Amino acid sequence: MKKEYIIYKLSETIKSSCKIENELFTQFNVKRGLRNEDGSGVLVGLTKIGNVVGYERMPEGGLKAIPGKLFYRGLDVEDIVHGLIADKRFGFEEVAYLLLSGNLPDKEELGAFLELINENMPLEQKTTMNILDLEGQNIMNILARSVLEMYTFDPNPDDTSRDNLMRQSIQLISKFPTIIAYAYNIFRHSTQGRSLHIRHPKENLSIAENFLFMLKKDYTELEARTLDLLLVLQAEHGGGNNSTFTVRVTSSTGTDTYSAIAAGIGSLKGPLHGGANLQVVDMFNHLKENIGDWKSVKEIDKYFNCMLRKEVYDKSGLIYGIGHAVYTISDPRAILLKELARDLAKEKGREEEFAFLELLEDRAIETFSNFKGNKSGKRVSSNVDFYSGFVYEMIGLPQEIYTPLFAMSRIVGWTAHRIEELNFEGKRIIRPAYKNVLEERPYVPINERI
Ligand SMILES: CC(=O)SCCNC(=O)CCNC(=O)[C@H](O)C(C)(C)COP(=O)(O)OP(=O)(O)OC[C@H]1O[C@@H](n2cnc3c(N)ncnc32)[C@H](O)[C@@H]1OP(=O)(O)O
Ligand SMILES: O=C([O-])CC(=O)C(=O)O
Repeated sequence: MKKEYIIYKLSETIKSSCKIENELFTQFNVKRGLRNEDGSGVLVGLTKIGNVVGYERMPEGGLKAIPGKLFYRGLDVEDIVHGLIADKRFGFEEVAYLLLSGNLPDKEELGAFLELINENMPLEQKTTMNILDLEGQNIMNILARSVLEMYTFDPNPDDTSRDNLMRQSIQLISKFPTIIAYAYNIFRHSTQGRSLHIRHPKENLSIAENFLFMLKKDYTELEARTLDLLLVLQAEHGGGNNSTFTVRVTSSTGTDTYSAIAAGIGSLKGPLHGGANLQVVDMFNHLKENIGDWKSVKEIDKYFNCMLRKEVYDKSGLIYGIGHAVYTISDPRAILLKELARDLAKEKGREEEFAFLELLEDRAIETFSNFKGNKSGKRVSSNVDFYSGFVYEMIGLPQEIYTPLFAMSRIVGWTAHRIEELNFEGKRIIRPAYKNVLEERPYVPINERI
């Protein structure tokens, strides 16, 4: 048998060997996607880090959808963002301090923390050379590989004591911007023939400023402040989001920090999770080309219906940037990002595109609800990824780094959750169960197989 054919043959067998009938989930009371019948997530842990609120439990049973709220260590993210805007301050480092420690820093603590971050931003020479070697590959994959490589430079990589976990967390938060900026510049050099710049991070700059400096040298105050707010908004989302849960699951085995974080990066890359920010921009560009009248509700609705019927665009049946496992009425981050996008669009003369995106948001929600009818009772709103790509684009950032930027922010939540996972008294390896639904059968010797 030809080697190429065996792949085809094996792939064909999957059609039946991987088929699991939907009814079996109900029959065995299995929570598909770790979700209860009402769509809420199955409770699998306790945390004191982030709180994602999308509904209330009614005393008589059932859920009541409410406008979404997000809390970092008990503080409302909207208050944090508005406080930072009012003070005209960079806030991502402060949020990292809050999420890692549980408390906001005072001025002295923040100063020392900023110094520590700055000191840890440069990469090992070998890591830079290895990123150079990986020219042009997906930046999320380069990030994961560079993180795994950090293990080899760490004098104490497997030590899971609190001090060591904190040291590793701060190093990861500090080095992500450098890895991403270098990886992009090398990508740009090898795919677009642009000059290659490897800029050393500067002292006394915030993470957002230093990232923009390493990426493109010149940037405006507005660009740096906008990036900082995006980093603040994506830093944490409870223990149940797929990438954080992945980090918690891997951490529960006692594995090293770099292995757990690399797993989280792999999860975030997916188009249903952090990778959706890239998908939204791709979908937006597609809609700009395929919808003639950007103000026509009728034309937009018709196109979205075709998308939901898997007839056009990527034929997945999905409208990206819409829907969320917890939020139903609104994602508070999407509301804040929409305001940011509106202001930036005004400043950059891109109001027509913003108006189109806003109308798409409205029509996607409405079309989805009409398409599903009352069958599932599922309500959707836009999520954090709906406006983030448009904002990144307006501040001159390239598409290849949209999902890596999400990781550059979420590394804070991942490390905070890893520390929590390894430091509570009743901790256990996370090990749920799968019900096997295949009957047992006798072993057949190779000569008797037909
Ligand atoms: C940072 C983040 O991760 S935010 C999320 C980013 N992801 C996206 O924007 C991708 C598009 N959205 C989605 O795929 C989903 O809404 C998710 C994965 C985010 C959340 O999904 P859930 O809340 O679990 O929705 P659930 O899986 O219960 O789906 C309910 C039904 O609505 C459908 N649905 C949910 N969202 C969408 C969507 N955006 N477009 C089309 N259909 C959708 C599902 O396909 C499912 O249909 P089915 O019952 O016929 O199988
Ligand atoms: O909570 C989720 O499932 C996804 C999400 O919005 C995030 O991780 O920011």
